[in-house]
Amino acid sequence: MGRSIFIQQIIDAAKVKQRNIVLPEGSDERVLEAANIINAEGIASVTLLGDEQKITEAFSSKGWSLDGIKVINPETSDKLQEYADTFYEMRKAKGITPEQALETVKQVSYFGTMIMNAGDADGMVSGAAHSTADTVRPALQVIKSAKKGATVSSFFIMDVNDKTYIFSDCALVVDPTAEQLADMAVDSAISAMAYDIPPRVALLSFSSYGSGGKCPMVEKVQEAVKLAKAKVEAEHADKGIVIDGELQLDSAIVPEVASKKAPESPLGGEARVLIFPDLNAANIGYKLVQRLANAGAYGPVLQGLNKPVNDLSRGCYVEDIVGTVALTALQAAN
Ligand SMILES: CC(C)(COP(=O)(O)OP(=O)(O)OC[C@H]1O[C@@H](n2cnc3c(N)ncnc32)[C@H](O)[C@@H]1OP(=O)(O)O)[C@@H](O)C(=O)NCCC(=O)NCCS
Ligand SMILES: CC(=O)OP(=O)(O)O
Repeated sequence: MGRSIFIQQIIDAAKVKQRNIVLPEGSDERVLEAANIINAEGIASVTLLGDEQKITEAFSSKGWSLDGIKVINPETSDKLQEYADTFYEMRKAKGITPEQALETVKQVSYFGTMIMNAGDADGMVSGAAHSTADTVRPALQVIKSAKKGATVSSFFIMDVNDKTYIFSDCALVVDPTAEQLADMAVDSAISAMAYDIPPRVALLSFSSYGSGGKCPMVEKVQEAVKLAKAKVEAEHADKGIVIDGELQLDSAIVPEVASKKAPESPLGGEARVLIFPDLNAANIGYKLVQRLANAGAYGPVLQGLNKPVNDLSRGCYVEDIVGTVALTALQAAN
């Protein structure tokens, strides 16, 4: 599958920024292939973590050049003890010992996060070979929420049938409260705008405008819609964000269906930011679209962190990694 216009534009914009992105999973063949593409096309400057000799051999066996790529082995890095000391200071109140800190930062996801924390890279993309929990936990512990106490959530950029959508939260918050759903909806609208995706947000349910009757699952989404609208009114009134719900998926994205099931919806069946009611629905939903509609799926991109650390699915393709690196480069502060 070739690149879509959307992702090529993101890649072209990333080339201008020339950010340094850490790819901790230098033992994964897809990550190495992606690193080669990113380096050869000049999309970002790459730091790969892993065994230098194995990475060098893998590159030379494919005829790829490692020129321009930095390779660090956490086990032998001269930064290891410094990072362990920093991590110990950050986490000692949680009961960690200096020895545990040293063992922890030897893990590539933690080591990459410590590089970010030290300001020696602009972004990190991991998760091709690690679960989301293993990728995201170091970021939550070390990089932390940009706003103290705020919920970090995630989104996928889904490239399907010449349209680009945001799906949230497909990776992090398992069973969001109405408040968390509302925050996700508003944060996803702001994230959408950063990538020129219209901030037309639908909070999804099995019910459209009360058609599912009185039920706690529906009421949670209805409450989230109220909270999200109030938040937009109070904090982002001038940004053109449209939020509506609760809506079934077809009422959210198919104008003819919206005209029947939710004729008053300001979205008119043209939502581009889809907020799922929980992680079951969201994770299954994005994988269905990716696999059955052959859609591009970039992410999960985290929103609300101090610095960009982003995840991947273990089922990702090389071009998903390349696209997610480009998205990460654009998230990094100027
Ligand atoms: C993200 C996740 C790993 C965090 O949970 P956890 O590992 O149990 O971590 P904890 O609850 O111990 O939290 C670790 C830290 O992160 C913080 N944290 C957890 N979730 C957070 C969130 N959504 N936003 C901000 N901070 C968060 C905690 O407050 C805690 O901070 P502290 O240790 O500095 O006090 C967990 O929510 C999870 O497993 N989510 C589902 C992942 C998944 O399987 N997704 C499907 C495939 S993509
Ligand atoms: C995002 C996601 O579902 O990740 P994984 O497929 O690795 O569980």
